[in-house]
Amino acid sequence: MASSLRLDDALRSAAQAYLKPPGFRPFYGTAGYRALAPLLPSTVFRCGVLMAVRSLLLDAPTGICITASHNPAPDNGVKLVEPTGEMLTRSWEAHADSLACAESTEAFLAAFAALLEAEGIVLPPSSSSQSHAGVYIAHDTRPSSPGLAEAARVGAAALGVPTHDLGLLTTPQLHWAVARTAPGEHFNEDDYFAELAGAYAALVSRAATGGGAEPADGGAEPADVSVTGRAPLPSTPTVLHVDCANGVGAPKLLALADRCTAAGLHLTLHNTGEGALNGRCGADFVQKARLLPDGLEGAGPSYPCCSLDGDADRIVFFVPGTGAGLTLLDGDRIAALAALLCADLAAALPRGLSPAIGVVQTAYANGAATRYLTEALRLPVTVTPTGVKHLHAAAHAHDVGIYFEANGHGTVLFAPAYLLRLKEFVQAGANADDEDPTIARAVESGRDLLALSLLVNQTVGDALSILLLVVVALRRRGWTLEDWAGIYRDLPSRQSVRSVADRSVIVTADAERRVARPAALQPAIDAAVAAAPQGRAFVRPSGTEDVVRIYAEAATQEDADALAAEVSDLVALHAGGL
Ligand SMILES: CC(=O)N[C@H]1[C@@H](OP(=O)(O)O)O[C@H](CO)[C@@H](O)[C@@H]1O
Ligand SMILES: [Mg+2]
Repeated sequence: MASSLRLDDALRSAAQAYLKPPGFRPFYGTAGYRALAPLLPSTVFRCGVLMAVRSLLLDAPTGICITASHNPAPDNGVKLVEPTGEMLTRSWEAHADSLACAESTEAFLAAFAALLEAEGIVLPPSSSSQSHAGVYIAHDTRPSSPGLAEAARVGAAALGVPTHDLGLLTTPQLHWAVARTAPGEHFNEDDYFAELAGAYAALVSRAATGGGAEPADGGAEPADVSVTGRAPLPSTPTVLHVDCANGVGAPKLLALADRCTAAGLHLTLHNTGEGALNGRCGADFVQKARLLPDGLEGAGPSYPCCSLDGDADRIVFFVPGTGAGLTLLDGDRIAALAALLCADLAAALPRGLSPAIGVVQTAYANGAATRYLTEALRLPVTVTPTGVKHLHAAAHAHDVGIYFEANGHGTVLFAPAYLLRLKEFVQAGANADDEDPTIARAVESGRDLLALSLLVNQTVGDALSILLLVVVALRRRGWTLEDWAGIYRDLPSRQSVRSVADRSVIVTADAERRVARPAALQPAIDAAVAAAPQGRAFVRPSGTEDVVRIYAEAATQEDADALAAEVSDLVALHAGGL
């Protein structure tokens, strides 16, 4: 009793230093909280409290990453991580909102008590000396991030839960750290780099000795990792210009690429922090505007390029071309390439070990991509609402679940039970020391798939992992980016946004493909779509920005543009356009 009173006092006095701005109503959106940074200290402090409670309940460390990802530099945000390294479980999003939105300190304490009651939690824990509770905290490069990380620390510390400040990390590194750091150990960033680099080296070296096509550059050579200004290198898939969005991906990719020296990875990094974070650069800009990012004007028309976003959990590839536009290789195409790679690697496995592969997309996936996956590759495709929390959950249904949003956010998930079977098979093969070339090839395939499960961050989409996956896949097939672009032709599409007075008036259904409310909007969209050859369009309120998003595709770019413009006007008409 006495200690729970002390805890209440500690929480009250800590909360007094983090008062919520009056009228600010944060809500847990597509990927946590985002807003202008000065609004956020109370929200982040309360997230610190929430994740400390979650950690005490599960008796395992949780994580908090301070980032607003692809948003402009003045914004910030917070992403919350389960002990498994996955995103905060959906059922706790409402708890997060009830803490974050409490108007006063007393209201916050009442919301906190209600959370404990609802989850049947008694604080403080009975055996705290044995506790594995803790909160790992990391942040991106925004100037506001260290201050917000401190708010998270104070929140967790108010409950007596130890915090571990991991400093500057990409979002996926923090997820990886939470999942992979054993109780009582400290996260060592080198372990992360070593795991990715080791898996990459294994996959490209085996490619050179038989598992697939010869690497396009002829095999291992010294790496050339440089920043803006290096002379261009020959155009092979292992030579990439990387737009780092002026974010945290730049130093981290530099460190990773340095470890890929022996495996012949040549990266030329641009937008490494000299300009504005996500300012006319980065994965979101390139994917939505379809324009060359600032800083890459010097890249030749046929150079392979890619762009990370501000917290390096997304990546898209592109070839600049000669005109204003570029050839974009987006998340849909990464999913297709990942599926081809998995099928290539699994081809030599015995039938019983062949993985059931499935792909998860959102409504933003290009219709041509979905057709390629279902018709050419004959893979099952599931569609979920926007936000990787939805895709990630659906991908768990497969032995190998490949999920990507069109914007390049995604990963390849291996089911733990399938990995176990693979490991047993590889182990048995190694022990048997079999000379039979069919069995030797099968064992090598098993090893490759195991290496792929290490190369690809299993907790969340990771631009660094996916960069290496794409290079591995292209090298094994001996493909250029143009070869990859040729597997199907995208239907012309257009994305736009519209401001309305209150975007929450739009309620969607059927994985966001239809509008349920306002009632008159969907019939109007249907009529516009029916008039456009091969037309498809949908609208939804953004979960990260105060806008309604509009997507349209059609047989020609003009038709897609016209359909998007018409649907945008319908949104304004029926949903209170400004
Ligand atoms: C169309 C689009 O790209 N939407 C993005 C964007 O969400 P919105 O809810 O659409 O704002 O940010 C999310 C978080 O990064 C990402 O998961 C999602 O795909
Ligand atoms: Mg991001």
